[in-house]
Amino acid sequence: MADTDSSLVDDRRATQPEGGEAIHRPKAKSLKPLALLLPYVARHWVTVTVALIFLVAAAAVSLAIPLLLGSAADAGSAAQGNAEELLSLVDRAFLWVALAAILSGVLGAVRFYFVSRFGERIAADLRKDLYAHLLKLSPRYHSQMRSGEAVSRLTADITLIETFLGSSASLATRTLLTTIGALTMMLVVNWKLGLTLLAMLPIAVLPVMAIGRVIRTMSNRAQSRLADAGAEAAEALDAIELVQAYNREQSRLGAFTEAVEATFEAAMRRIGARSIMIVLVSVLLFGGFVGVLWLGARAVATGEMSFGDLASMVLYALYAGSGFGMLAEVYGEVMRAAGAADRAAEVLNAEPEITAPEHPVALPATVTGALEFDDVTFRYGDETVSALEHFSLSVKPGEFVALVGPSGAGKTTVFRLALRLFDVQSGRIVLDGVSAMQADPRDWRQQFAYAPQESALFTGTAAQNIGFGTDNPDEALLENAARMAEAFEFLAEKDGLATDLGQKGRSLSGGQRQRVALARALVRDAPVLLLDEATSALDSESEAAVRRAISNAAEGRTTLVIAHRLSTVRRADRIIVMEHGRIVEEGNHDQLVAKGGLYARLAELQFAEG
Ligand SMILES: Nc1ncnc2c1ncn2[C@@H]1O[C@H](COP(=O)(O)OP(=O)(O)OP(=O)(O)O)[C@@H](O)[C@H]1O
Repeated sequence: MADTDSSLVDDRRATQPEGGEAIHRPKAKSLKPLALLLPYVARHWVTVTVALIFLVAAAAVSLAIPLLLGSAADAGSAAQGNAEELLSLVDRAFLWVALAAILSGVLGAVRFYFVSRFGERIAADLRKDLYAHLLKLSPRYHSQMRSGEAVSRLTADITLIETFLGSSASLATRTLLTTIGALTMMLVVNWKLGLTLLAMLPIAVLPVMAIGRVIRTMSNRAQSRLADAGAEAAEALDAIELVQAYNREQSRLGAFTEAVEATFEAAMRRIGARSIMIVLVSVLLFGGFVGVLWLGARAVATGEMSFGDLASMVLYALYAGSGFGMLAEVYGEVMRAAGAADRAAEVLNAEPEITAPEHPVALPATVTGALEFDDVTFRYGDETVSALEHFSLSVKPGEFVALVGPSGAGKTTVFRLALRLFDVQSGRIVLDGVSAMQADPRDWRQQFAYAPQESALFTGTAAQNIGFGTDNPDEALLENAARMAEAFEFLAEKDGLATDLGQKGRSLSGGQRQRVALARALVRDAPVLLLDEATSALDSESEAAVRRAISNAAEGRTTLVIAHRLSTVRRADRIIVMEHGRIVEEGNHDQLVAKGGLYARLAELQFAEG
């Protein structure tokens, strides 16, 4: 019984959006997207079947309770005046009621266990699949997705689906069963009174549903303002150093306060509507209740109905009334879950752009590192201007090549294409005779070690960061890489390889981060090293350390460096000067300076000795 009578008396579910559901995600227009969940549901059919059996059993038992109570109440008239018999009849009848109530509780608990477990299991499976797929999708896909959206799909959307499967779906089925059951039982107990009540039902239900809709709209509005406030806070806190350095605390607080106050206003409007709802529900509930009692009492008075039947009728009316209220609530949650499933499906159905060909060509067992760009032209997405235009470059095994050029010349793009993070529109990239398009991307990328300029480090220890590119990093390997990258000494001053680098490696200096990133690249021991040198100026000691680290790293492998330092371009076997996606000059430092072209101008302005 506890299942069905909670919604109108206690408005727990209805008020849930205030606290429990701090998620604002658009709803779907139909239930179709929920089909995504079918294969997952099918995978756990045993749990589903057990949950369904207990769901139906619990509903049936709870529906029997009013009937049993009614017969308990009528026990008096059945005994026909014999006091002792009367007492034992009453005792027996109430014992049945008590047993049914206990059974209903036990069945309800078992149902709750299986249904919740089912919801949690599917949410976990779905989250894993979604994340695995997100990791496979190309950078192009991710750059088109709004920042934070992928994470919301993993967290907020799956939480909505979890609530749907682990609670709303079962609540909806259960409520539907008990409501239909209660209405049927009312007709069975007394069809006349039952029909009268059924006819009056829309008068009670429709206004409640209408106000419910208003409340949901208001609550969505409040949630979206809250999301604005959250985004504002996240952005400001992420750039806390900048905010404080520019004394912008007050102005950022202002933006947050505005969003919070707007949330408050929206919440107040919703609370107002909700107050009206409470009045309406109370009036309708008690009105209906009194109405049933009144009509029932008249029927009892005229002998059309027993007192016990009246008691059953009143309880069934309560079931039905609360059932309708609950269904209106659950409807919103179901549509929201459908919206979430739609967004999850959008990710799951996106095809990864970079895939292995049907019959990939294997790279040689020992790759020498001969890398060639053969007339490569590449455009990002819908851009009209090519980032690389007829770009041809042949790098010999072991050669050290520096790429230089003004900002936006296409240097980083060369790296991205070499790593096959994007596919070229025309031309080929060839490593040791195998073209990138013919190889399995995993096999291809295994041949490269990459150290990006923004040395992206992960929260964790130095060992975890340096060992990022390998599955089983052993200590000696990591230490060796750290030594070659000139990272060992400063780490030794802290906790060695166990040093905690802080969130995203923020507890290191710029030069130190760069050297840890270089150590990470060296652990891979790949034939080609792609290194994007940091632009930030380092003190001469760090500069020297980084220079030695790069020299060590380049030893014995093909190295391409996007160079920003004179020491690096001087060390290079060849300098490639790029502008507007093309190679405009090439040679060594002295030759290019003597030429007096773009490089000479860049060298004068850009390459400062550290
Ligand atoms: N993800 C992207 N989507 C669209 N255009 C891009 C993208 N990344 C780069 N571009 C464009 O491609 C061109 C080449 O960019 P690239 O990053 O390769 O230049 P770069 O030489 O590395 O510049 P910098 O020295 O400033 O890092 C630029 O015009 C840039 O605006």
